[in-house]
Amino acid sequence: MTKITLRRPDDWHLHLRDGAMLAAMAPESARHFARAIIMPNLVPPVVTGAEAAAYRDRIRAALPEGSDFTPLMTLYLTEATDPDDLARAHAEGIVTAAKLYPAGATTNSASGVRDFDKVRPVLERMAEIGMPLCVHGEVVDAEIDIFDREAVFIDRVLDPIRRATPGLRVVMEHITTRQGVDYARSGGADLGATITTHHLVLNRNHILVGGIRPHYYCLPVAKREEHRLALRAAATSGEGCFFLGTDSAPHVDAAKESGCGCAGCFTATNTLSVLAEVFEQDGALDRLEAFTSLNGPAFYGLPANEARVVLQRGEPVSYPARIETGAGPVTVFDPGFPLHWRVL
Ligand SMILES: NC(=O)N[C@@H](CC(=O)O)C(=O)O
Ligand SMILES: [Zn+2]
Ligand SMILES: [Zn+2]
Repeated sequence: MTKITLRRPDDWHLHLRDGAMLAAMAPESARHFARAIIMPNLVPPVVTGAEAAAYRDRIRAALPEGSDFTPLMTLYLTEATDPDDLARAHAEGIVTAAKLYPAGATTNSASGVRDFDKVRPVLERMAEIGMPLCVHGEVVDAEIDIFDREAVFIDRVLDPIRRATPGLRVVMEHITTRQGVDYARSGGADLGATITTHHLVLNRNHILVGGIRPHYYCLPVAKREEHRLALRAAATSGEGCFFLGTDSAPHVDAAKESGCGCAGCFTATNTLSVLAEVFEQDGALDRLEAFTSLNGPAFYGLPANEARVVLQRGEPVSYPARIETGAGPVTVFDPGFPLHWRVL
């Protein structure tokens, strides 16, 4: 096969940031994606409907002339989130989902939730109105090993929340483990899971063997090879509960290449070429469209995009090593193998 046509993809987990970084990042995602779920972990976070509407307008203003890219906004849940404000923003079409960060779990999550009982009324309201909850699924307890934090979160936090809140629609964001795959599969129509591009490529050796690779460090951190293989099998299976959320998370190189480098891989620029290569390696090109363009809209109750993109196989594709932004350069994800699929 040398050409594939897909419905235009969507990105169900994206960080566009703000200011000079947003100005550089909006075109990177708008080039290939029709819609994206926009993460609210700005500093300070996007916590009210009014803030989400203002952020949406800043994103629209940063899009290239003529772009029809649609940002689907999210609210950052805190222990002080007002269920009425959230429900109003959802009813008015300002926000699509809400995001649950355990406090301290990841980049800019200090205002996240410490006591999950405090957000129970919000979660119950979300179940009532059918508003999806996107979850960063890692516990933050110091005694839990960082490689176990996702599996422990599923048992101790996610499963109890779902049992206590029937009808709550949940997206397990950026799953990284076999346990995440198994739990997502077992959850029925109310449960979905996003998988990133980089977690289909990286295991923990890529971060640590032969020198520390700060551009491969993200949260949840990449796990053992058996987990990467479980993610590959899930993404390429075509099963409806698994869909693309790139978690493209730009940080300037100075913040990544540091004595305390921050978490996040920036993949927006070459994600589709990487995914096509991955699906081809696994003999699953015929299921790429389900992962990038069909399963996500079906979970969110939105129509699949009518527009199409064409990918063509040929000589290795060149892409910039880094994107220059007004805030500094941002390194583009290097999958470690040549990419043969070009988006026409
Ligand atoms: N994935 C990451 O490593 N980082 C994300 C936050 C997140 O999605 O957890 C970021 O905002 O930089
Ligand atoms: Zn996260
Ligand atoms: Zn993220």
